[in-house]
Amino acid sequence: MDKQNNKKKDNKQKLKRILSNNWFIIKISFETAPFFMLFMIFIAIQAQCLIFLEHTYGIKYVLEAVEFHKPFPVVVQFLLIVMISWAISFLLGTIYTNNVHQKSLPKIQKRLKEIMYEKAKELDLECYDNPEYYNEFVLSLSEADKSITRTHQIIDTFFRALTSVIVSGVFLLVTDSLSIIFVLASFGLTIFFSQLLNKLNFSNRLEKNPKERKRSYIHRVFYLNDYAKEVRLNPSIRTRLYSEFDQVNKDIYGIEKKYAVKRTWLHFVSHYLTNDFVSDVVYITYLVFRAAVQHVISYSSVVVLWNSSGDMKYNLQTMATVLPQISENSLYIEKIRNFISYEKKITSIKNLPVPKEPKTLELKNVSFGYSEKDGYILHDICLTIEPNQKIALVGYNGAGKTTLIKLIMRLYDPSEGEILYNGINIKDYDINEYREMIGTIFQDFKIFATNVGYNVVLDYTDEDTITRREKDIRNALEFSGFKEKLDTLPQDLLTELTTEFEENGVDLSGGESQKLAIARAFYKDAHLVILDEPSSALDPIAEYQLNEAMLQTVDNKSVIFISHRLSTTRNADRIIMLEQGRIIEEETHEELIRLQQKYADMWKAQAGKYVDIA
Ligand SMILES: Nc1ncnc2c1ncn2[C@@H]1O[C@H](COP(=O)(O)OP(=O)(O)OP(=O)(O)O)[C@@H](O)[C@H]1O
Repeated sequence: MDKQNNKKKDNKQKLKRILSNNWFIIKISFETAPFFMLFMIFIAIQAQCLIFLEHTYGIKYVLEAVEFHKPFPVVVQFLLIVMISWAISFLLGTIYTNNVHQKSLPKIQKRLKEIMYEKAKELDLECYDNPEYYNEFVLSLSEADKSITRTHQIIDTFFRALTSVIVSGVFLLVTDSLSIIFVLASFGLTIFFSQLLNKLNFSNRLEKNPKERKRSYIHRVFYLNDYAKEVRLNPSIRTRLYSEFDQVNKDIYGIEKKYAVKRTWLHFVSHYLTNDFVSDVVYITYLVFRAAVQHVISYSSVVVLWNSSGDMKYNLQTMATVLPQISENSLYIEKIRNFISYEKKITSIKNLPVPKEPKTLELKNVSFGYSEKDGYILHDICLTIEPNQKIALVGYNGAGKTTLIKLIMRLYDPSEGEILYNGINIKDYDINEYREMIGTIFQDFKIFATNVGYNVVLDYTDEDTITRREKDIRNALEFSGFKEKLDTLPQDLLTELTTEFEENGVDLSGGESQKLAIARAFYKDAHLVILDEPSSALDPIAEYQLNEAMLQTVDNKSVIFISHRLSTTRNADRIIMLEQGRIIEEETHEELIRLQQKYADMWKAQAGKYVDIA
């Protein structure tokens, strides 16, 4: 009993959520474009009223005029009214489709996207790292426009069907009230038997599923390139597959046979007996009886009642399909709402201002894990970076280098320990100001579809920035080694990059893009520059030049750089070697080589490639 009550409660909550999700889009639409929404509903209602006027009432009027010899001018007058009404309706429909709809829909789409972009801007990085959340985020963004269109279609369909059911229902009630029982009975029985049929089809699909998966596997083995060699070289595989193919087809045939009779009967009952048979045979017999035997309705009424009952039944069925549409739409809107309701976890506690000069950054016993289930990635890290120091982070793949950088940037907070800047926990600083004082280039930086200058400045708010800061931009590009490429570009700093919007845009190579991205860090007035594998796409000469530029020209900034190429890191003030999330060595290059431990081994393994250049 309790279980049943809980199920009912669950269903009620589900229905509430389904309706509230759809209402969410309806509300945004009404708030953004109220006239459009009202117009849409008005168009739906008036169109159905006119269809009734022409197809049902109009036919009845004309047939009765002939049957009962009404004066011809009166009939013409009626037809004129119908024609004028249609002309007005058509004009309104055209205005709606070509004007109001075209202008208002983008406004509603823009409003929803604004809400979503606003949220996306503040999402914790954790959300991007979590594939499940990220997939949902991408899906909800890509579904935003479609959800709006779907909701509007549902409103349109619902109001059209509802109007038609009401006008046809009233007409049936007024003309021959018993008729409505035929319609409702036929509709109810059709729905009932269709549901039984759907259930049967569903169990059939479930039963067939494993067999069909097997059949599709055998199919793939015979046509996919991946299996071609094995299949040719091992005839026994072929024989085995043939026999399995034979068996699986027999199984599928057996399942289909089991369901065939029941399915045929249910299909016959739901599609013919409760539907066409009731309206075409039983109902028409009833109508003829009322007209010919009882003489209570005219022959014209027989025609229009039959017509009208068909309309009503069709529209009742349409209304029944709206509910599944609403619940499907709700699934997508749910994702949008989940995304919008995300509460960010990384916030400022005291909003303190960040010091104007570079200060000491200190990691005190920092441990961190992305999730409880995976455990810690970093263990008890203690590290001090003095102002203007150049630190290199090295270690094999997966050692935790990038993770450490993410903690320093406060993209995540440590699970244990603390990070201090100028002796104050970084959680106490204004988060935007804190991140602003760090210039970071990650491995997966992006080049934006705009000109070279803006790609360095990364600030589109001021049109004159490029002219005003030209010298700084050029210096940054020179330090990062981009100058040579810049000299070849047709419009210098104003050259548009990528061909996304500009046919004549320039696509840079991987290394050139990297140099351009690195220039951002040189340009930014940051206290701390973090370069996560800044030279991975550079050739050895460019890498060497970048290394020199970094160590010699940025003497008023602290620098942390991660690199797998030890030639880039050898001149750092201190090299920190990470292994499985722990600092295992920490010294200058010379000292680490002298110690002959893991760093020295790594250096030896790579040295051959770099000795000549360095
Ligand atoms: N978002 C994440 N969620 C869960 N685990 C993660 C996430 N990012 C990284 N990891 C795991 O943390 C460990 C350290 O990754 P990290 O990227 O910090 O290493 P790395 O030293 O920078 O590696 P590489 O040299 O390959 O770039 C790896 O085992 C990785 O699988």
